[in-house]
Amino acid sequence: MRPFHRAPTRKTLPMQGRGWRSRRPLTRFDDLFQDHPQPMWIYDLTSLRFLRVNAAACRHYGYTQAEFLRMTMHDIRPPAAEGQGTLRPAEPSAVRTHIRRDGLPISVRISSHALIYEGRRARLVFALDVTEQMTAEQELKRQSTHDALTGLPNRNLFQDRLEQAIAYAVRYGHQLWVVVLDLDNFKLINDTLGHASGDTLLQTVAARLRAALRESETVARLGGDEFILLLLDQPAGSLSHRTVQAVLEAVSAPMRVDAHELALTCSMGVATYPRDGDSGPALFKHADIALYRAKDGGRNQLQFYTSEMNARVTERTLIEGHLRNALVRQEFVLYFQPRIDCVSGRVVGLEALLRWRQPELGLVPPDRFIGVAEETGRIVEIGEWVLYEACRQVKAWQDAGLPRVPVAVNVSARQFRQSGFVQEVNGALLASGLEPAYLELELTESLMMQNVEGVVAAMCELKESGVRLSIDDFGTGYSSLSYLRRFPLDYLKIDRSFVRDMLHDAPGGAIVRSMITLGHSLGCRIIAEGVETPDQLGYLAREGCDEIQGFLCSRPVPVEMAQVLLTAGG
Ligand SMILES: Nc1nc2c(ncn2[C@@H]2O[C@@H]3COP(=O)(O)O[C@H]4[C@@H](O)[C@H](n5cnc6c(=O)[nH]c(N)nc65)O[C@@H]4COP(=O)(O)O[C@H]3[C@H]2O)c(=O)[nH]1
Repeated sequence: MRPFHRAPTRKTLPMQGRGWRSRRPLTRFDDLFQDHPQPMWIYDLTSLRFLRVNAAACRHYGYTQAEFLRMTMHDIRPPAAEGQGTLRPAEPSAVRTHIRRDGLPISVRISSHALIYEGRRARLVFALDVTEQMTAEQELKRQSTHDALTGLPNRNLFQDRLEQAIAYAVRYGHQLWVVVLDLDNFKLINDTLGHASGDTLLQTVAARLRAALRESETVARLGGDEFILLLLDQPAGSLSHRTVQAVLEAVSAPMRVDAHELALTCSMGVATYPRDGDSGPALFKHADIALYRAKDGGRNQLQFYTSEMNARVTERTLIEGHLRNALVRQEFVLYFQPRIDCVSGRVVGLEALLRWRQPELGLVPPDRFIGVAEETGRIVEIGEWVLYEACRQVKAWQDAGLPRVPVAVNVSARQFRQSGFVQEVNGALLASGLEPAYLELELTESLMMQNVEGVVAAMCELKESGVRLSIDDFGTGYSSLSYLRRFPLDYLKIDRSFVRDMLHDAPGGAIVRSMITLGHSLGCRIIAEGVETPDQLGYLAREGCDEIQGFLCSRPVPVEMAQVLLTAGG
């Protein structure tokens, strides 16, 4: 083997530093070079030709010594990595991409030293293959910025991109749009079809959303069924109908998951830069508020943020704060509204309706706080109080010799799904001494349509203990007939929106008539809610409705008044 340098001098062979100062035979260096486990080579700085290559380099790159010596550095470096065709010596410890003989790119950490080799200006190169390490680092980086299930950017990366987009928009006076998107009823699908199907569905939606947007725009997954979009440069300076349509179609186009054909809908909240905020967090927050409003307004819709929405959120936060101590401070009271038999005109039942006397807010109607209590889960303890208090009050009236009529209590979905709800009901009956037949539980149609099997089982258990059951707001929850037959119901309450409209046109009247017929065929007594006029009462009585409830007879009243009504009309 040729020695490295026929007449080595300190000046011309820089690498002969420490080890070679003793001028030991150069063959020792040859051996070291040749047998070194790390790929090494020397190349000519002018022609870039390989002048020497060690065995490790041959093994690693897949060329023979002879082949290598016919090649230049250009042959192992991809053109893209060489910039404008110039091949600069690597900086100390630079990571470069090299191509092996089999075409595989590898990442190598290069260190190189200038030297004179056989009279030519050359470089001695050490190459350490760091492909695995780089792949692992890239994967780690990807994981910290991307969502594992869908491969979309995650919240962190979205925030980065949003900040960049805002900086750009500030500079060029552009607008941009942040859209938070939530799939409607995803939880229901996930619970019904299983998590694997839920995952497939999320992946499909993610891919479709990505395809619906331009390359420069971002769609990220925030978690669960929530996605966020960053839309740029819309034509005419407003969010284009085409973009919205494309997003909607991405979600709503039918998809097959396992054997099921699904059609989804989504709710979206939009915040616009600069109108709704000039920072990432502000746009995020306001798009979220708008989304909340879209869901609150019945889902399957898009809402733009407005400053009034903020007022609602402030009110909600206020309610939530006060609600925390309401039970302990004994701020709740029950009002009662009588139900009247259409034939006898007598009071045949009472509905317990919750009222909240909040020292700062005054008398807060349930519509303002039940929703918040549902969301925060506080409805469970509030509902329990209502149940105990209603049973206690009715039993007290019975003990005082007043007419014995049942009391109806509203049950929220969250309360009903709480494990131990049946025991809670039995506990309230036991504690008050009220016979089960005098307690009615009002369940909403939407509650009953979720997890039908579980609901039917719990209802049967309640029925066995003697409690009566009714379906509230009937007609508003799209329940199918086949389901209705399975619920052990005693009463069906026609929602007041139907009663309001029934005398306005023929279809309105026909709907109520068919509800009465349907309810009777299921073996239920029919109660019409929201009866306000004698004409409405007349129509309902003629159509065979059993009981009415509404302002015509009485508004919901406090305990003392309810006692008077009961005494007079029972
Ligand atoms: N326009 C009109 N309205 C009439 C008429 N007659 C009765 N109403 C109102 O209709 C609502 C009937 O109760 P709901 O449908 O169960 O609707 C209830 C129920 O869903 C919920 N709620 C009330 N108390 C409770 C409770 O203790 N627990 C739960 N979970 N929800 C409750 O809040 C809702 C609203 O309760 P309220 O404000 O007391 O409103 C009551 C009542 O005041 C009428 O002729 N015309």
